[in-house]
Parts: sequence; structure tokens; C-alpha cells
Amino acid sequence: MILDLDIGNTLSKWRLKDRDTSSIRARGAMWTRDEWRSGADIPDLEIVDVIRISNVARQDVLEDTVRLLKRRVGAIHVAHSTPEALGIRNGYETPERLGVDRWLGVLSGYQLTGGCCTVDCGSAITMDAVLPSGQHLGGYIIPGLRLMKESLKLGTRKIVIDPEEEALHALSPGTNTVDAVNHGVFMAAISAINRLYMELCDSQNMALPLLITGGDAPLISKGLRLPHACWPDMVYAGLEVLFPLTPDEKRGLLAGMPEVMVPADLTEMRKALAFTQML
Ligand SMILES: Nc1ncnc2c1ncn2[C@@H]1O[C@H](COP(=O)(O)OP(=O)(O)O)[C@@H](O)[C@H]1O
Ligand SMILES: CC(C)(COP(=O)(O)O)[C@@H](O)C(=O)NCCC(=O)O
Ligand SMILES: [K+]
Repeated sequence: MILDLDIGNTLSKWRLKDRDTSSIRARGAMWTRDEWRSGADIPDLEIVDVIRISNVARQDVLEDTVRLLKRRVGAIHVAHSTPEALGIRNGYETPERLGVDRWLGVLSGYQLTGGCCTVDCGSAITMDAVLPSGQHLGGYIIPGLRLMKESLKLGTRKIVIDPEEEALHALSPGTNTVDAVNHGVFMAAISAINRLYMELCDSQNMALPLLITGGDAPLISKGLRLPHACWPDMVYAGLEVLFPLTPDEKRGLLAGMPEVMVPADLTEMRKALAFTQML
């Protein structure tokens, strides 16, 4: 069995993948600040023979995790951002500094689409672009929904993330503090993604497919009017392309690959952008 780990700043996600059939056997998550050994929601390591890791949390979290797992598991592959991989050139001045979750999203997104814009809605919301030539352009980082709310320090930090069914109404003016904050933050995130994406497509003179992932992706997806595809396993898929282990992975079949959608029309996007820029 393969254990894949995606250690984000908020949550450490794990999944168990069958090495022969490529089926996902189990999934879970725990708070990144918690110790790996505590709590009930950890995978059964007895059945794990290889581990692949994406980590953007503190280095000591990774070291602790690897030390603990090494005693039990033979092979551990830790992903790193590099200047080049699989025909993609990292656009960062110092490529190693690009968050590895972003790099993995770019690798899997490119494999799926041959050039795209990737958005990861987690603790931070990140956007990256990779062109059909394989050139990664770099991207943008803004605070995620939860961080934006917490930064207001209005005693709203206990407010739960909007339940999904409310997302469609989440752009109306709030008539109480909770709604004003939730709707404002939601609007800020959606507007930023819209604008950055359209600016990117405009400047590159091409409509890139838009892929989104991360804990808040289902919510953001409901507010985004642009054609896009959600890919919950996009970071895991980056681990699959970087360290292919199963027969399917070796053939380029990645877990949970969405259908590639047709991006918005570039002319229409330019009209929308011109309107935004006038204001
Ligand atoms: N049940 C949940 N528990 C924690 N965070 C959640 C939950 N549902 C949605 N979220 C949102 O998802 C974010 C974490 O998403 P994730 O992509 O795992 O982040 P990261 O990779 O930064 O740890 C939180 O900041 C929060 O806004
Ligand atoms: C931007 C991030 C904090 C996002 O992390 P996440 O929200 O997924 O926990 C992470 O990708 C990171 O630490 N990046 C390093 C800095 C950079 O990418 O420029
Ligand atoms: K993120």
C-alpha cells in the first residue's frame, strides 16, 4: 500500500492507495500542529510499504514525521520544487522557494491540460500559470478565507466556514457581522481569482484551462462564474507524476482526474476585464 501525505499549513491530509489497482482505500486528515502519533485518525502503517510526501509546513514537522515513519516503512519519497521537471520550467527566481504544493499542482495540471492556471484554496489561496511550452510563469499568493476572517480580529475566529449551500447567497450585503465578514471575504477571494486569471490570460494572449483544489475549493467553485474544473487530488496527483508507482500512474492515469473543460472565450474575458479596469 502507498501512503500519500499532503502536509499543509492547516491540515495534514493522507490517503492510502493500492499499489496494484490504484484504488484509494482510505483517507483522513489531522491538524498540522498536532503530533502525528496522537489522535485516532491516522493510517495503519503496518500495511504501508512506500510513502510520498508534499510538505509546506514547518521543516521540523516533516523531520518528525519522516523519523517516525522510517522505522516502519522502507521507501520515503519527499517532493521538492526544482528548476525543471517533466518538461516544465519553474518560473521562480529561486525555484526551490516555490511552495512544493504549488509545484505539484503545476506538474499534475500540465499533465492533464498541457498548459493551465492552477488555484489552491487552502490556508493561503495561490494561483500559478504554466504555458503550453512548459514555462511556469510564477503566480500569486493571497490569504485564504479563514486567514482573512481571522485577520479582522473581530472575535469572529470561531465562525465556521460558510456551509456550502449558503455559498450562492454569499455575495449579498451582510446585515449582521458574521454575514458581513463571510460575504466580504468570499467576495474578495472570488474577485481576486477572477481578475488575476483574466489578467493572466490577457497578457499571455490565450485562454488557459482553470483548475482548482484545496479545502475551500468546493465553496469557491460555487461563486466562480468562470468555467473551471475542481480536482481535490491535484497535489496528490503531482506526487503521482513525480514518483509514479502503480501501473496506472506509469501510464499517466492520475487519481480523480477531472474532465478538461473548455476555458472562457478570450474576447469575452477581455471585454469583462476592460470593464473592470475602467472602474
Ligand atoms: N472541515 C474543515 N476543517 C478545516 N478546514 C476546513 C474545513 N472545511 C473547509 N476548510 C477550509 O480549508 C482550509 C484548509 O484547506 P487545506 O487545503 O487543507 O489547507 P492547507 O493545505 O493550507 O492545510 C481551512 O483554512 C479552511 O478555510
Ligand atoms: C503559499 C503557501 C503558504 C500555501 O500553503 P497552503 O495554503 O497550501 O498551506 C505554500 O505554498 C508555501 O509555503 N510556499 C512557499 C512560498 C512561495 O510559494 O513563494
Ligand atoms: K494553498
